[in-house]
Amino acid sequence: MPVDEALNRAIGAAGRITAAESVPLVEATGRILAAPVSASRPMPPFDASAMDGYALRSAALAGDGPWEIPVAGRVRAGDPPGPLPAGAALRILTGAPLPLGADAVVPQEQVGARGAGLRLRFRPRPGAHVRRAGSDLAEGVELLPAGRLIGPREVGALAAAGLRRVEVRRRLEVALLRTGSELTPPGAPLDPGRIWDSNGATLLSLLSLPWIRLQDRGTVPDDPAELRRALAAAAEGADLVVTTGGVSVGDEDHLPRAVTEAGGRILVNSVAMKPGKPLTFGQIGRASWIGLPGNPVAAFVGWTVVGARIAEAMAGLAGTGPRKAIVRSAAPAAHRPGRCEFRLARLVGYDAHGVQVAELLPGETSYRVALLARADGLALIPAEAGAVPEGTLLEFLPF
Ligand SMILES: Nc1nc2c(c(=O)[nH]1)N[C@H]1C(S)=C(S)[C@@H](COP(=O)(O)OP(=O)(O)OC[C@H]3O[C@@H](n4cnc5c(N)ncnc54)[C@H](O)[C@@H]3O)O[C@H]1N2
Ligand code: MOO
Repeated sequence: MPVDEALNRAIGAAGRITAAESVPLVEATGRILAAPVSASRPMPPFDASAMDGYALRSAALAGDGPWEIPVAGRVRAGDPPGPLPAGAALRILTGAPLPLGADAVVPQEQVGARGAGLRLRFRPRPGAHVRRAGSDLAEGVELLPAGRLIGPREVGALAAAGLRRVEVRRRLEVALLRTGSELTPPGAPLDPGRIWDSNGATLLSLLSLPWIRLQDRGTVPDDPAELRRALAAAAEGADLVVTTGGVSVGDEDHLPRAVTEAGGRILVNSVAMKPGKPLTFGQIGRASWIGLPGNPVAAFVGWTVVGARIAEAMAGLAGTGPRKAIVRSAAPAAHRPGRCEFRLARLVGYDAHGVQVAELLPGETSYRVALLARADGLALIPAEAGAVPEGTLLEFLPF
């Protein structure tokens, strides 16, 4: 199944989180906004000076300048707005409310001092150096939509709109388990024929996100009964179960069967991508299941390209996709039409137009965790493409 079709089918079948909870503003960082937020007041809330200078009424300047104007007082940021005395200017500081009756601010660099007054040579345009109330956002207008990932900029805008707490979606409950009788915890003595479980660490790291609550369900050997039990238990308390290994065609690849025997169903059982072809998607009870291939690069690419999109849709995250860039390939690359290929790539420089140039790393690398750690991103060779000539523009997913 093509990647997009697999994604659509999986996202269509997966559940959606609708429950929300209220959290203090800054703690909402990395969470997902549950409902749109609108400005309850104009932003900024009042007309204010954008400069240190003098507030005056431009229409009160008769004839041609220069004019000499008395300065009748001073307004600072934090002062309440007061009236502008007739025929006078007020000393004003940046952020101070524009006096009632004033319509312009003249920066102090543009006036000459004249005793207790000022000397002005040019007529300021009405509105000069004034930040109008609501000029950033009018009252009642949507500030942020539901589904927005809250980062420092969103937190700042919400604070400026006066919010102390934010309604965010509840976290997506994700249970992670790794399958394979060869797996040993990193650092433990390694018996012959066994390997350290790198997928566990990679995925625990990838899934350490504020909008996810991660349940580490450890490793399970390639035993059908144990896998069935482990899957059913994981699905009990999770929205999404993520597994690695056991989804290909070998004698000890028991997972799809274990899923159906645990009462689940399979919706996608092979995706036209390389690496990651055995990626499997299904449903166990009310939980969705993503079966990532065991090969570490395939598991990483499968999560990055497909798994993360499904999790984001379930969690209610809107408007994020992989951040795509365009790179130029540094050398020709072989490719047969059929599956799209995500090639590990290293950025090596820029061409004459400022486009980044990428060196595609060797293709048969599904087991090469060390190479993965030294790559800068994934270059995409489209499914329908044949061999890729040097200099081809390719989509690039930076890590
Ligand atoms: N005859 C065929 N054999 C294979 C095919 C195929 O189409 N026909 N597909 C290959 C591809 S592509 C992949 S990817 C793998 C995926 O197989 P599984 O998902 O069933 O994964 P396993 O067989 O369990 O493991 C594959 C490989 O990865 C190592 N592994 C597994 N888990 C971990 C872990 N947690 N940390 C580090 N490394 C792990 C495992 O030891 C194997 O070497 O199948 C191909 N075979
Ligand atoms: O699809 Mo398997 O995806 O790498 O080597």
